[in-house]
Amino acid sequence: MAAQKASGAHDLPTPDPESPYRSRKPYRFSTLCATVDNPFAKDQYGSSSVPIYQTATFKGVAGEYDYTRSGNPTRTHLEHHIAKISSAGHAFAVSSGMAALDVITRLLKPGDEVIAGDDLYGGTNRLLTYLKTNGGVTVHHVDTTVAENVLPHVKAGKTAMVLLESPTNPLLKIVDLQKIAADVKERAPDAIIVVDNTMMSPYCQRPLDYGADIVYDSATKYLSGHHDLMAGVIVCNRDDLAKHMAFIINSVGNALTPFDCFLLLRGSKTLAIRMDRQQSTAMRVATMLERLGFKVNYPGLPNHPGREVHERIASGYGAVLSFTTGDKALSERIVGATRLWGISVSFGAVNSLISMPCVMSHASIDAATRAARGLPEDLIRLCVGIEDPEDLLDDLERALLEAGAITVSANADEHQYVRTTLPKTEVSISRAVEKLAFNDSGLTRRPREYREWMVSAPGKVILFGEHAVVHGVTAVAASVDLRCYGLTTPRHDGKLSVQFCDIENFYHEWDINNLPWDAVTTIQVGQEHPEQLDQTLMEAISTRALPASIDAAPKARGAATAFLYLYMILAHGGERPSFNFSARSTLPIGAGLGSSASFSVCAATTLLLLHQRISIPALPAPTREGHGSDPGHIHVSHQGRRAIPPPVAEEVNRWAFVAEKILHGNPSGVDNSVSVYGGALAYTRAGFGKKSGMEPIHGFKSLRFLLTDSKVPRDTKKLVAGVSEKKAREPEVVNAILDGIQSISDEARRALADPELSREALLSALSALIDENHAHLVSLGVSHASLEAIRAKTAQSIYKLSTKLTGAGGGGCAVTLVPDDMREELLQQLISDLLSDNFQPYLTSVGGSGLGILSPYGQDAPFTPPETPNDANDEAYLSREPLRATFQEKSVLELPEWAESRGRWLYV
Ligand SMILES: Nc1ncnc2c1ncn2[C@@H]1O[C@H](COP(=O)(O)OP(=O)(O)OP(=O)(O)O)[C@@H](O)[C@H]1O
Ligand SMILES: C[C@@](O)(CCO)CC(=O)[O-]
Repeated sequence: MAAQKASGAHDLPTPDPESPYRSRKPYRFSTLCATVDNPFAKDQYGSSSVPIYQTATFKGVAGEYDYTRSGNPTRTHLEHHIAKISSAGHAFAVSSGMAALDVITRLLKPGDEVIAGDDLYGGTNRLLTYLKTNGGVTVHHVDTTVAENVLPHVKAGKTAMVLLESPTNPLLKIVDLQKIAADVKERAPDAIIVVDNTMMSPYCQRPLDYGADIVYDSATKYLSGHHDLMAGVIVCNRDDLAKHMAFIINSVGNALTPFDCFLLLRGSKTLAIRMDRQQSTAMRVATMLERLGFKVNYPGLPNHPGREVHERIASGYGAVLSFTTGDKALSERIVGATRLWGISVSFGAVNSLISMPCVMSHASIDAATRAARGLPEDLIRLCVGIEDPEDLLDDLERALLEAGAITVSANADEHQYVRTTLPKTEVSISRAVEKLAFNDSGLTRRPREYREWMVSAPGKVILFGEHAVVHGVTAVAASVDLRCYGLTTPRHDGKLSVQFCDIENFYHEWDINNLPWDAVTTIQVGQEHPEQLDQTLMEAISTRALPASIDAAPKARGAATAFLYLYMILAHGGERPSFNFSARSTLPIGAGLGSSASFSVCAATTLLLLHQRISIPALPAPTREGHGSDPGHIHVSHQGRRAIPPPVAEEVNRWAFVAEKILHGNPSGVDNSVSVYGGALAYTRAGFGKKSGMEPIHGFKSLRFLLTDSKVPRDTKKLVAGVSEKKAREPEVVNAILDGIQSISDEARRALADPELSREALLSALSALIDENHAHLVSLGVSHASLEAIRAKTAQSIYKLSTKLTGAGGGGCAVTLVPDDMREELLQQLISDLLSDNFQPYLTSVGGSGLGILSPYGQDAPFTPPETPNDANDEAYLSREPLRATFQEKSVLELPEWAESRGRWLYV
């Protein structure tokens, strides 16, 4: 590898003056970018675009190139070009930004000391930690945004390298590269000043001009601009360093491949024009967010604390900015609600990106270190692309509105958005959530309320995408009007009990103090449960809390484990409420209609209420006095809809998902989400590199479905695990099926959202998609003879209906789309046909309400009779019939109506 010495690179390719009278100025940056000619390596055919020399070796012994690891003409062209646009003597192209840093840090020896910023890119941090542990290098992390902080660590003969980055990522703090370089050189002239210039690119900042010895860029970002390659570039002027680095690159073998060199060269031609657009839009985005009242970090804003220094060392502000919202969950909602801004790590591409650094690019830094370095958990980073600025602003504004971060100003003459009032911006996240959970009463706990809490949540039918949704495919699902009900009744004897009416009326009680509390690591209010279950607690519940007899009742075992796990991990502040939890369902249990999710939602809701982690809003107080027939205050009831606020629904959904993990192993979260939110959803789980989240689907409610329970028992956990094993064994086969199912879900959503599609065309499209989806599920191995029998029956020529399995399959339920014009007698005939084959059909409507909580306000007496004597023998306590007694007595058919008549239900 020859260090690319671009002699006279600063002037290239400015030609010599034509005459002493008509001298030509040096070309400006965008001209340099667009012209890639290298006068020292003319193409033999005069090709306008540099060819890709896709070869590993070169013939002969006397040529300039022999082996591509050491040198390749496409790379030579690229390196010449990078040197030219960076006004550098030498440039190298390697396989990634981290590879560039690896080459640079290989200049260090054991015993050397490095001074580095404390707000560096997570990957840089990881490499430095590795060097500390394995390379005998001492690293001092200092806040380089205050130049004076660096000096105390500079030791002549010891400090070998100073690693700087400005602006920092993602907080956009400014580091005075010029001053630090000068100060360090004065004390330790041999120290190498290295600058990561990725956030700026050579267009906006040229640290070699300000005393840096080596500058590197992750060229994956602005230099290439299209997120279609990984590359790193290193530039320097010192021949000794260049020689050393050329040696390292050749030895290590991490030089950039010819094809990627070609792509990078191509991308870099448009660097200036892209940056111009990106920066100007970034300024507009930053200004809009600041105007809305968010704390925005962008060096282009007039009040940015480092603006003056930045303007001295740079000629642009870049296109990355960040802002905080005061609430991590709110930030997550905003990120999830954008459409045009892609959720992704990295930056610098032509398309705009949004991310939460603490959970994405900087997740490799542990939470404590992030907190110590002042990296807010609610920080959102925006990387602005070249889309139309109006579209980007609209999309962001819409997402802020949808997430509840802004609202329409009540006072404005015209519509104007203002920031929703939040706890003080700098308030810690747990405090913000705690305030929310305690109904704005600060940190004061409410006195214990001896109320009965009744909740209910629906089951679901998955129309498209079951199983595939576990692996990142979008599922289309809706709530059904069959529900699970949960009821808590207070006890006064220090015991906790559960009664599962549908599982052979299983009942068990525990002495709360005898539960294995030593095995619990409480999740504090405001914190989220980690991705994995706490195996210590699971083990302790299994071996020390569950009765041995439960082994004979696996369904009860699962439900009791989930309930106890949540009860214990949610207990906080020394409070361990004593009560009975009863569950009853109108859903078939374990048949694929989401019985476990609706049970999980009921259990999570009651436990969050009893542990005082959520509360339901109090009845609105009148805003003015009533007179005569004027109530004074208008209350729009919406039949209870939207009475449970979104943060409460989100918190329930998170914990219901934890219970689902206990019952299901690896759930996607679709079942519990439908159960909480109701309606119909397109659901995509997070973690598969594409946009995750849920979108409501309209046009679903009017469809009619027949659900048929095959009555063949099966185990969702095993079926889900079986598909994962198949995927590991035959990835190509399964991935092709997953792609097929994704197209089906996409197609169904498009059809449902198309107002111009005739009803007939919609139903026939959905029928065809049902058959197609079922065929994929058969290939995944999750169908069953009983399901095929139901399909065959419904497909008979007199019915001609399309049916697929729904849920996990292996037995359980099938779903049949019932056309609008199907005659009632024919439908009844089908139902009795199915019944005579010993199947259980349910004709149900879909898309109804999600989680419901029976409002405790208006419960005439708050006290209900406990199982065990209460010291308070008050009248109210004795006179009232507990809900629990009737709850257990009602038949499944009577239960919904009876529950509904108990009082005002509040729904999500
Ligand atoms: N009403 C209930 N009372 C107690 N536990 C229940 C109740 N409903 C469901 N469960 C728990 O959920 C388990 C059933 O979960 P499973 O995933 O097998 O079925 P499902 O949720 O109906 O199907 P799918 O997940 O495919 O929709 C039961 O074994 C039990 O542990
Ligand atoms: C089989 C599955 O896709 C649906 C179960 O109702 C599992 C899941 O998504 O959790």
